[in-house]
Amino acid sequence: MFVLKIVTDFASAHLLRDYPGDCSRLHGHNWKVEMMVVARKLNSNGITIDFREIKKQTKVVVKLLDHQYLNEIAPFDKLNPTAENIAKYFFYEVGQLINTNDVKVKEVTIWETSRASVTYYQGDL
Ligand SMILES: Nc1nc2c(c(=O)[nH]1)N=C([C@H](O)[C@H](O)COP(=O)(O)OP(=O)(O)OP(=O)(O)O)CN2
Ligand SMILES: [Zn+2]
Repeated sequence: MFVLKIVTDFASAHLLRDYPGDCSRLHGHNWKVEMMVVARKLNSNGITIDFREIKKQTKVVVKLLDHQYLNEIAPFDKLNPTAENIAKYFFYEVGQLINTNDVKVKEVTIWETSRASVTYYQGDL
């Protein structure tokens, strides 16, 4: 198996509902998105899936969130816009765009600040 990773980012505002602290007030982040993909087959060029394709499809989802107030847009108008929920959102939304029999989104890491991140993957504790 091969493990590929691309990194991109976006800027948005949010507040955390039911949060006991200053994150319940409107504030913004430059979110970093690390998209990790596993793939098992090489094509004749020695490529599994082009980094550019992973970036392109991740940016489709980034575009929905970039320069937005997350609490006002689906699904974060109902779901708290935590780093956890954003990571899970990328996992399934980008997965829908790139998953095939041979290529799958494996995990997504969202850096909310340069000192705090969350990784989502499908698995048990
Ligand atoms: N598990 C989570 N904890 C927190 C989340 C989250 O999404 N998941 N989010 C926040 C807030 O959004 C907050 O803006 C970030 O707080 P923090 O990481 O503490 O960042 P700071 O810059 O305020 O803290 P430093 O101490 O300067 O690193 C909070 N928690
Ligand atoms: Zn925040």
